[in-house]
Amino acid sequence: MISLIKGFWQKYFDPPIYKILIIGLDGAGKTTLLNKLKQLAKHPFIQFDKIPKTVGLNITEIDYMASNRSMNKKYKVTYWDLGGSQTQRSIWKKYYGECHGIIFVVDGNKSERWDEVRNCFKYYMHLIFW
Ligand SMILES: Nc1nc2c(ncn2[C@@H]2O[C@H](COP(=O)(O)OP(=O)(O)OP(=O)(O)O)[C@@H](O)[C@H]2O)c(=O)[nH]1
Ligand SMILES: [Mg+2]
Repeated sequence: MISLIKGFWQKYFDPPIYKILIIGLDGAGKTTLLNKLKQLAKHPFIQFDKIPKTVGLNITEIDYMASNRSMNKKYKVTYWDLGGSQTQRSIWKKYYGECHGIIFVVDGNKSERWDEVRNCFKYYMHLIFW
């Protein structure tokens, strides 16, 4: 009974949580982007030149307030920043089913990797639908 009430309470009164996956090639800037989002939300963040390569994943939850003319509504976003090295890409698909959205980060300065980006994007986006 208690868990039923708790479930009801969470459904109707707790802020909704949206899960966002951050993927892309190694060194594309995924963790840098997440670090920037933390900085903007006034969460603790690390110095931008001290960001280590991601092994596994970084999880960060940030609270937001959606504002429009009629109402203010709180919501949370959980970001999953996954490692982008070739050996780690196979785990990306395990998170597809649970996330509400995907950010695919591309380093626009590395033109020598655009073919790899294209192939990677096609391959891993294809896995969402199949
Ligand atoms: N100049 C510049 N450097 C960036 C930018 N984004 C990332 N970098 C640098 O690129 C390098 C890699 O960035 P990360 O954020 O660690 O890349 P990542 O996509 O998380 O890489 P993995 O964790 O290996 O998958 C770091 O040295 C960053 O400082 C950017 O927008 N501008
Ligand atoms: Mg990273």
